[in-house]
Amino acid sequence: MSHGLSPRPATARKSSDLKGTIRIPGDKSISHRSFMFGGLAAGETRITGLLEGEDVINTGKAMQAMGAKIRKEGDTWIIDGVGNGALLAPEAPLDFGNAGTGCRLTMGLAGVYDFDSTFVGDASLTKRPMGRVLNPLREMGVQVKSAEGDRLPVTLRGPKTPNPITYRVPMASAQVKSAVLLAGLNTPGITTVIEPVMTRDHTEKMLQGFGANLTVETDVEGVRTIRLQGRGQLTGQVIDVPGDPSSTAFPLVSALIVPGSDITILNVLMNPTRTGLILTLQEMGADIEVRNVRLAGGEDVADLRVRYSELKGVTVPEERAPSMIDEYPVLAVAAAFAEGATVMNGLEELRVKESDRLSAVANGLKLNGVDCDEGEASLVVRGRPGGKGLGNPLGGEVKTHLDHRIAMSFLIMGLASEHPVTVDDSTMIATSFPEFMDLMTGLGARIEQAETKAA
Ligand SMILES: O=C(O)C1=C[C@@H](OP(=O)(O)O)[C@@H](O)[C@H](O)C1
Ligand SMILES: C=C(OP(=O)(O)O)C(=O)O
Repeated sequence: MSHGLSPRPATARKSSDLKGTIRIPGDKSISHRSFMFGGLAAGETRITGLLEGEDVINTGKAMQAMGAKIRKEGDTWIIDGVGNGALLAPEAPLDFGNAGTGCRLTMGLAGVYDFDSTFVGDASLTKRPMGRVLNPLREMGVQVKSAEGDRLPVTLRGPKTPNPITYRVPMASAQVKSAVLLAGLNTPGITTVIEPVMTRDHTEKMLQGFGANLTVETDVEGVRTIRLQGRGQLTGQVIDVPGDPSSTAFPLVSALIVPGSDITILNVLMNPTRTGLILTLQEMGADIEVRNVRLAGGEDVADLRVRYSELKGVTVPEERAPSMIDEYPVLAVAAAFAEGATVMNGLEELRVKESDRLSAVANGLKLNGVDCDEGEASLVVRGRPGGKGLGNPLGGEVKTHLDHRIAMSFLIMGLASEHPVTVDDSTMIATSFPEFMDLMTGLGARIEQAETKAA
């Protein structure tokens, strides 16, 4: 299992109105990048609001293994970075656990150095495709040793002088875009990434903040051309990480589906490359009030007041997928309580996340009485307002396949279903949202973790 723990099932039961105000922990994407860029930049980086999930902590350990000094004083993480181009060869394999982001971005960052770096992870990460990052690195002159199908474990060795490339990202992936840009940091000349469909832009914004010479041009069709001048200087920064919109999705959907609920979620990142779920839920009739919009550390941040709502099925525009890619599992849960059908297309990337999320969601919904159709890259969910007949009276367990978002989504489902919903494991929730159980039960959610199953 992940993190060497035995599985720990959990059950969610029909709950009465959820009430209260919560503050969501830091954004995972920004937290990974804060450790990476802080570890790389010359001088001191100070980070508050960092997500202390297992995924991010593994990124911090990898940066330490390559020379960064990282410590925590009170609530502030303080990093003494090595300086761009000055990472040290790691002495042991870098273990990224469950984290695609940590692993793929660090492959770009370290892979172009003229030393060996080896990348390993848990059973979920070991199944995920790495070719999408290894192929552009090969073009830059990196030697790659990988398991069959370009899976982990992977060992990389960069050339004496990496080759700057122009790379058109073939799928909508911020991880691939970022890996190429991070490789460009230690490559002479200009590395260019062409992004036909915009994905989360944290790498671009944060690298500019650290002093990189990076420009973005967007043409009339929305195609973005990102140019990075390699081997420039990066300087330590002060970062306050805003709350994670992907974690926000769980209490948000729970308040929408549990009758009588009224909750407030503070300090949520509202970067438009991340807000597709909020927009979609509003189109479904969700009562989400966006309050106190402000700018913090160059990002839009707001508080959300969310009240129980009678939802209606919609067709989600396919081009919105990148701005809500991690939120489809919990959107499917919201759809299970909506009147009519919700149609989701353009979901091919869901098949290569921590699990095959498309089939994990469809199987979990069916196990709990939801009428749905899984297509090659689509999902149609026909909802049952009020949740009558939903859940599994026999205690059948949703298979989570080491996927935190599957576990959390189905626990949210159980809060408004007639019968309980049980997931076969909840330990991996700690990879992205260690506070999930406490925050949810604090709002009044009836979720219980069972004893750990014998290994
Ligand atoms: O760059 C990032 O921080 C992320 C990019 C997305 O992955 P892909 O690039 O594979 O779409 C997302 O699913 C992941 O949770 C975080
Ligand atoms: C896909 C995710 O993360 P990663 O790719 O970093 O494992 C996620 O958190 O939903």
